[in-house]
Amino acid sequence: MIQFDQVSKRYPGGHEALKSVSFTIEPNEMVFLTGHSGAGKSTLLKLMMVMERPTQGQVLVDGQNLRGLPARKIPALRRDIGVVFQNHQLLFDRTVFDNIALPLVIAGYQPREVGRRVRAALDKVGLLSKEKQMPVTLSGGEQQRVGIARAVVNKPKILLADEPTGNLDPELSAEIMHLFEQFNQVGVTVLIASHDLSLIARLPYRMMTLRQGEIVTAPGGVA
Ligand SMILES: Nc1ncnc2c1ncn2[C@@H]1O[C@H](COP(=O)(O)OP(=O)(O)OP(=O)(O)O)[C@@H](O)[C@H]1O
Repeated sequence: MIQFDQVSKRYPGGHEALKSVSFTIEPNEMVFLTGHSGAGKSTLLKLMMVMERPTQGQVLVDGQNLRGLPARKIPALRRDIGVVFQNHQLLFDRTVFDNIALPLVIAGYQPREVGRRVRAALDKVGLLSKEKQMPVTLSGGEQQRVGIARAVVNKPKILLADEPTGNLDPELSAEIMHLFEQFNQVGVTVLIASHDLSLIARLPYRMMTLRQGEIVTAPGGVA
């Protein structure tokens, strides 16, 4: 589902954020990506979304080689990939409903279909009763659930998360991980970048570790 083939990324200014990184993530796998701050985790996720381009090597997502992917095809690729950020990136002047509806409105869905899908996503994250609230009235864990609902509302094949439990206490973090597991159980391929070793070491999924831009461990997969 996701394949990196000797991918290197050098930023303007010369910093080499990824060095010849190769790995494969199978369809319907759930994988954790760990590594110190600055190890290259966010860069790796950005390459999958074509928010950055590799300096060398190639990235394949769902059978598409992203090298030379024309700009007009990037929105369709991004609809196949849901993304969850640590700081939620919610719009604080819109309701919970409107935040989750945004990707569907952009994609041109009819209002009736938008309502149906937004409520299905809210139901999955356990926030059906909060659709009219403003994000500021929600707890940190609830805001993160809104971010997850927005990421899955387009029914993506792939879910990427960048430090999704960064600001949450251990109990809420475990709940958020459980939500990701539930999406994985219904067929979504999940990749989660996380520092939270105490949480992810307890879970039965492959862990890939980046150190200074290089993959140092990928048990069960390609090192
Ligand atoms: N746009 C950019 N221009 C120049 N250097 C960058 C850019 N983005 C990231 N870097 C550098 O590349 C390296 C890897 O950054 P990246 O954000 O991928 O790390 P990370 O593992 O996600 O770190 P963190 O856990 O702190 O978010 C860092 O040294 C960073 O300063």
